[in-house]
Amino acid sequence: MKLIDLEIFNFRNYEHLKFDPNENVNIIIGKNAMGKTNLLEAIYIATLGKSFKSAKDNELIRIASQSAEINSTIQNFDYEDTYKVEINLNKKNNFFINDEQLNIKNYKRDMASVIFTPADLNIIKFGPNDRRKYLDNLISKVDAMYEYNLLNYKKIIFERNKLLKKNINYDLLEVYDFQLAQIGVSILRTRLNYVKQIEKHSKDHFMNLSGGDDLKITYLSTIPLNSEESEMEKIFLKHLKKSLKRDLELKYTTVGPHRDDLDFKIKNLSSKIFGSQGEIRSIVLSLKLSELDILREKLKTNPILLLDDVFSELDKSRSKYLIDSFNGTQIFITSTDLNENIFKNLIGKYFNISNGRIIDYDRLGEYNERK
Ligand SMILES: Nc1ncnc2c1ncn2[C@@H]1O[C@H](COP(=O)(O)OP(=O)(O)OP(=O)(O)O)[C@@H](O)[C@H]1O
Repeated sequence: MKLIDLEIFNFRNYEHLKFDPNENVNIIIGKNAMGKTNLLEAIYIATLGKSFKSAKDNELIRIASQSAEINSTIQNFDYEDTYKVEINLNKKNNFFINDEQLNIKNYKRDMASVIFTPADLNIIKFGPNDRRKYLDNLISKVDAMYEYNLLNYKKIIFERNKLLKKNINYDLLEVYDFQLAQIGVSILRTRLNYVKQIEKHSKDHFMNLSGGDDLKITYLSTIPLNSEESEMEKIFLKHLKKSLKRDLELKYTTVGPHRDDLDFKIKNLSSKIFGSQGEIRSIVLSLKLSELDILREKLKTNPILLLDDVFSELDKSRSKYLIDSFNGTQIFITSTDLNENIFKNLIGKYFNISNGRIIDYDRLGEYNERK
């Protein structure tokens, strides 16, 4: 998949921006707060219809504007199509492919992009919510049924929690529990399957990035696991019943996939507690590279890779491994300075961003001469 061109209006700090990227490597340089991350965010929205930040839509619209527009031409599976996302203040957003209006589900179908930002380090360091979000986000990119089940599961949890807070109605509770067990088991089984795939791919990447260490990923379920689907549903129901007293006290549902977690271990030590900064960075990079592998495998297209300020903290050998793994992927790399040691072998385009304006250079030499 390749972004051929991008034009944005009233998005974040950009009033109007036209961007013609290289089909392989794009290096975007600019001082702090110039709009580098905002540009990556626009590309991400162009491909997947929503931001990678948990930003509200009205934060995406340039201050004092009523709507933002992200227009792009994207090549995917040998087709070149025009895409448009309209983000509206206090109104629903609109999505178009070749001027035909679609819902977001159909807009983003077959599209694939992966982003790494410094905030992704929270996947390891912060609470289980960040790890569940990472996993749900990855699976939702390739499995529409999972995304649908997850949405329904969350709605039922919301209703069940409401019930726990007010006068409890046991008949209704039984209905919710039955639904939760059914959808919850499907979610659990899909997650376990993906955790295995993520572990398989990221083990290899981590081994290379860390210089030989082994990475283990374990799914920590709040409900005991069983390989039989029907048996698992019974266990799920049993655990919902068993934890009802505690749920009523705490006024929320304490067991189920919405409370589960992931554990990342290096040399049998949990990285959340013992991981060094460098190890945590390598784990998250391995996870992102494995996401790229999984999307490639499932969607049969090469995703767009967005790397926000990744190289500033990486040593030479890790940078080299990362660069070698790009192979044919269109990438967008942002950086505050032109790190010539790392970028000099990359053939692509160089851009300089300053206060929402962009200048492009075809070669590193030209960048140096004209800057
Ligand atoms: N809705 C908005 N309207 C106007 N300006 C905005 C909006 N949202 C964000 N900005 C501004 O965009 C600017 C650039 O942000 P961005 O995160 O892209 O910077 P950056 O170049 O990635 O910087 P850094 O190197 O510090 O990460 C910020 O100064 C921010 O205040």
